[in-house]
Amino acid sequence: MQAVTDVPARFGAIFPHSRLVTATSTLPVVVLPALILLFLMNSSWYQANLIVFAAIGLLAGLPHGAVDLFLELGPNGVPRGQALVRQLFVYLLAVAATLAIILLFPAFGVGLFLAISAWHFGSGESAFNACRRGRLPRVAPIETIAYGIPLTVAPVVLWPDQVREIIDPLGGPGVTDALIGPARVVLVIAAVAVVITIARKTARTHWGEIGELTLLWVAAVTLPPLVAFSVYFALWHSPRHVIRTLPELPGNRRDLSGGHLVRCLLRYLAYTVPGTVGALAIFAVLIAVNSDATFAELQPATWAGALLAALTIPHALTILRYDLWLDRVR
Ligand SMILES: CC1=C(/C=C/C(C)=C/C=C/C(C)=C/C=C/C=C(C)/C=C/C=C(C)/C=C/C2=C(C)CCCC2(C)C)C(C)(C)CCC1
Ligand SMILES: [Fe+2]
Repeated sequence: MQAVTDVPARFGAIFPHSRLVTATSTLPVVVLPALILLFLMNSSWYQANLIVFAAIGLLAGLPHGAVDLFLELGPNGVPRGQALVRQLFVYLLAVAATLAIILLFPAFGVGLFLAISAWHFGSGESAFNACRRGRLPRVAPIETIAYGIPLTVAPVVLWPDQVREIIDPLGGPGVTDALIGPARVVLVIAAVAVVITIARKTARTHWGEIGELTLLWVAAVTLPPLVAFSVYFALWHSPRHVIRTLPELPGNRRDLSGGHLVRCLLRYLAYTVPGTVGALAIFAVLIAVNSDATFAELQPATWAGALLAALTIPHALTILRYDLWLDRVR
């Protein structure tokens, strides 16, 4: 396997500077402040567009996890044959188990989902920051907490009514209220993590990163959670996550070192098809079973949220395993 500690060999045409990195670093930083301004001037427009935000977030974000099984995320290379079937089975099992936990123990299930999401988002930002500086990512818990909490745990404290509308249909009234206490504690810890992170970045003059971190928190405070999350997921987390894992797809490292970025992106896109179709098929089955009212009667939007949460767990654990491995071999 190619030396993983060799950033130029791994990322070739992407990091530290490429048009793709500039686009992914610019788009959300323009769109989020524009939405914040719009919302501060007139807050009524978003209610009518909530479903649009949710759909954009879901459709743009779904494919980024769909390649999980085809990535070379560890010492064993890309799984093939029996190994691929085994991993497919484990992935599906994790999706089913998470869905069951969320339906049977909603407060615990949603709390776990939020904690794992926070880690996944925060560690993704921390890793992307390192790559942008031409360095290999390392696991950085304090930076991870500072970036991960604003769009995951903070809304439970800052926007309880909106969170209630989305979360409580899963397990009945009381689910959100049960999470508010623990979320407050996490928010205090996150505030300390933000102060430490900003102090460290100030010392290293990483002003752009301080600006992005501030923007995430301002978005979390000023924008309704579904709006902030959808924009973040579609324009920020998912493209950055794709860029970071681009070299791990078979054939991509060779093309990247040859400067063929577009070819790599098209290959990535092709690999997303089976997983995305599979996830949409699972969604269709859930809706069909639901109309029988045999096990849980939920609105399609609630099922979509529950499925996204269920997909989050194997997706985030796959990437966590990769990050820990990368941390060990660096
Ligand atoms: C491979 C595979 C597949 C596929 C997969 C996929 C497709 C994945 C995806 C994945 C994904 C796609 C992931 C995701 C993630 C996500 C996340 C991480 C999220 C988070 C969220 C949150 C955090 C939220 C928040 C909120 C809101 C928004 C509102 C209200 C409130 C709250 C706060 C809750 C299948 C199954 C077919 C089969 C097997 C294999
Ligand atoms: Fe991700």
